[in-house]
Amino acid sequence: MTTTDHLHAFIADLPKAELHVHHVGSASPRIVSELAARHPDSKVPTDPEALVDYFTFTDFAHFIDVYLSVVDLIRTPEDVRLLTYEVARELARQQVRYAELTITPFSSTRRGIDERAFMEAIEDARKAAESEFGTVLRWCFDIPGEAGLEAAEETTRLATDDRLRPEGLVSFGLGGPEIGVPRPQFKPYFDRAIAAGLHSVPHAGETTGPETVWDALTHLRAERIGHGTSSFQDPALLTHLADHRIPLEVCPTSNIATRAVRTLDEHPIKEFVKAGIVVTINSDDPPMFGTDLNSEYAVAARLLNLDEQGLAALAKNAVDVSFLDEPGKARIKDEIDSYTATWLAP
Ligand SMILES: Nc1ncnc2c1ncn2[C@@H]1O[C@H](CCC(=O)c2cccc(C(=O)O)c2)[C@@H](O)[C@H]1O
Ligand SMILES: [Zn+2]
Repeated sequence: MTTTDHLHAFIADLPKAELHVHHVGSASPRIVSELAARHPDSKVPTDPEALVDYFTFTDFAHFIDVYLSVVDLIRTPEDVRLLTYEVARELARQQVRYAELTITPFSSTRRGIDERAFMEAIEDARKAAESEFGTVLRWCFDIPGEAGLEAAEETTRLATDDRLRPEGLVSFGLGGPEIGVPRPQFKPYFDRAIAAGLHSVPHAGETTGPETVWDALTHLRAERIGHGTSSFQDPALLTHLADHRIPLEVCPTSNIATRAVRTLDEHPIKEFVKAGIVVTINSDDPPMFGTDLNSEYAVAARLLNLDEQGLAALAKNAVDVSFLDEPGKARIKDEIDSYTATWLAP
């Protein structure tokens, strides 16, 4: 085995946590093609091979256009339940013990899925996944920012109404395009979500500059930043993120696929680590970007020149800055330590 193969084998069985992965963006090619076959009015290809081309993006706007065509395929609570359960199965296959899955409930309720049935579907899948696969799922409900304040209001209502809010909900996010969608307008919605006990985890600095990351920190009281890629352009921001221990949810391959960054070698992850920022590794929309969490760890190992101990530290970062309870964090970190010790034992 080459050293690289050896590291990949280590990654494959390393217990991990995933903090930035989208629900619909995790639909496997098999599920997407099955749903597309059921809905011939859709432009999504039914042939899994054709999906590879379909999931090749010219820019971020094109990615969102394609993403929404897949959202359009999810029409019933049973589709939602199956999708969620299958996403959990795939996470479990990669030894993901804990995941915070970003869900956009507005996109489903506005397409006519009953809100109560939607919540029941995700919760039913969450409980089944935990008992059958041992993978713990939690939810981040995100506002699709480009859909405007109506979407913000609806998402906030669904996340804060005690009669609707699902047990697994831990955080509140903001996704979609950043250009032309200023973050400060969402402050009142984040204030309400935070008052209801949710953590603030908006996307920022994925497709716009560091000022968007500042806005997310100042106006949305972000506790972690989704991507934060452009932060490297502002040394004061790098210092602030490091000093305040605001982690970045880095998704390297996503940034290449949406053309936010030109090549992996130009990805600023090295600058983030050098600045002392807590970095976590994530997959974002894995099948759409032709990746999975294990591949993202392999990318990180190459870009950051990590050995097994370095990879284990990266996996523990994600557990540490997750919204899992302390006993749950300790359990996964112990598992990472004993796995690594066994692997490295002579
Ligand atoms: N890399 C990413 N970076 C950012 N976001 C990402 C990424 N990957 C996936 N998303 C998801 O895309 C959604 C966008 C949905 C959206 O813009 C929209 C606009 C107008 C109408 C509707 C609708 O549903 O009717 C939806 C976000 O909410 C987010 O969860
Ligand atoms: Zn994302």
